[in-house]
Amino acid sequence: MKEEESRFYALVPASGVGRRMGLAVPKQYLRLAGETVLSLTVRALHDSGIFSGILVVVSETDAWIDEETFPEGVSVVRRGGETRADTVVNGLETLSGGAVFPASGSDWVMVHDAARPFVDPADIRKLRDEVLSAGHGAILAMPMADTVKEASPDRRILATRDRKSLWRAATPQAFRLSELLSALRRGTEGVTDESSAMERTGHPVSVVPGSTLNFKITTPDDALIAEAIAESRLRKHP
Ligand SMILES: Nc1ccn([C@@H]2O[C@H](COP(=O)(O)OP(=O)(O)OP(=O)(O)O)[C@@H](O)[C@H]2O)c(=O)n1
Ligand SMILES: C[C@](O)(CO)[C@H](O)COP(=O)(O)O
Repeated sequence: MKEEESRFYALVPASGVGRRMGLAVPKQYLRLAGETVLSLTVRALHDSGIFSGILVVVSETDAWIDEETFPEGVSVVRRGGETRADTVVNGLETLSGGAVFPASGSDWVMVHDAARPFVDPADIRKLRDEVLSAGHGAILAMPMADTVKEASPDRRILATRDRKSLWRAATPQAFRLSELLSALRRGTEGVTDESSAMERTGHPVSVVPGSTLNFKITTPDDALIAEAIAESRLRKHP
């Protein structure tokens, strides 16, 4: 872990149940080539070398977290919320309370989904460089690679959208701790990522293009792809 003038903390919301995945365990505990999704995710964050601390937020009733082992500098709190945004608010409150890490409101926090285990540590450093040079928040995102259609509820195509200005929002999403907490405290209704709370309050936010391997494991098909990636990495670096 690194101590610098501008400190960065990672916050990992890991309190979801994985309804769309439909497994007996939440998807953050799915094993890929022998390792849990959560463990791979935390290692990728740790390998970026930029964080003064990594906070994982699990639900109060989590029955799996005690089996996990993490590198130094990683803490876990049982403060999950009803929604992802509620979990993030709880994690930000824990960070600003200062009891787990010596974080201050002007420090940067990168919120990263537990379910995105293949984030590239180099992309995390690129995101860090972007916020430091821009002086405002930014998120990793993927430029839209497909032709995009807008359709009515009965699936009739209404328009073909110009994909040049469209991005798929990913995580990490990096903001100053106090600014993000106040933006989310204004309400979390319909807020599916941190950026939308910041956009709503008028903060500028940039997109930083990142690897498409940083997809979120959401459905059983995603899990098949994730397993293939993890196995192929294990073969390259046993
Ligand atoms: N109340 C919640 C809901 C989600 N998450 C976390 O937010 C990330 C992205 O959310 P999503 O993919 O929606 O995860 P789940 O809520 O688990 O999935 P589903 O919506 O299919 O139930 C995941 O790391 C998940 O654990 C969380 O910390 N707290
Ligand atoms: C934060 C996020 O991963 C950005 O793509 C996403 O919004 C998480 O939740 P979702 O419900 O799967 O959209």
